[in-house]
Amino acid sequence: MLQLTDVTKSYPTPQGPLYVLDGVDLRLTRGESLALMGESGSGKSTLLHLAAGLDVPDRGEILLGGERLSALDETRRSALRRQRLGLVFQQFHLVPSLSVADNLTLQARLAKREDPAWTQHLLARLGLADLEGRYPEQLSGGQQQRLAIGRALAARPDLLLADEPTGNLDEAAADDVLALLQALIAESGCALLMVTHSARVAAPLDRCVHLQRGRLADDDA
Ligand SMILES: Nc1ncnc2c1ncn2[C@@H]1O[C@H](COP(=O)(O)OP(=O)(O)OP(=O)(O)O)[C@@H](O)[C@H]1O
Repeated sequence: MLQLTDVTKSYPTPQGPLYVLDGVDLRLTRGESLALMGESGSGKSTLLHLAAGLDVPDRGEILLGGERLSALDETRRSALRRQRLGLVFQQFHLVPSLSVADNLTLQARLAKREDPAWTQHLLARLGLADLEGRYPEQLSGGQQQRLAIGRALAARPDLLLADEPTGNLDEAAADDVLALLQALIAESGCALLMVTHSARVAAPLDRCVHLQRGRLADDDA
């Protein structure tokens, strides 16, 4: 589903290049859920951006659904993103002028993969069915994040990339959102790569890896 081989990424700084990733190998199979942990600044978001094709590595190969990202131009990369990926960030990035229902189906419409039955199912499972005519500012933080997750899953992606998806929520709302996220992932057969600082959040996922000094280490604990 997702394969990174010997991926290296640096950023230019006045003191010379800052190597954030240094020969990272990672493989995520269909339907698998993986937590990506590591200290602040260790490169977790950088890795997620590379996996989404939003940035390019200095060296190494990234395969998404069997396609080599480096072989695609930006137009084809963004088409692949629309078809294959769901993205969820700490900030919800909802469109304020669109209703709950329209925010939810936005990605699916762009990907030309609208599925009204799946949309209704998502709205019900996310507890948003009675709120579909509301606007994002009329929702709680937890409801907004559930909507952002629904939007990411509406086009039935193969892989959901989530960067601290519960970072803005209190513990109770976070637990709620995570349980739903996992249930929906399992229902749809979607793989999950989730960045988190929290071992509690990482625990229910299939596997956990740590980013340390530019390299990945497996966590078998
Ligand atoms: N565009 C950029 N230019 C220069 N340095 C950058 C850039 N983006 C990130 N960095 C640096 O790269 C390192 C890794 O950043 P990244 O955001 O990937 O870490 P992270 O593990 O996601 O951190 P956090 O947990 O705090 O979100 C940091 O030292 C950061 O300052």
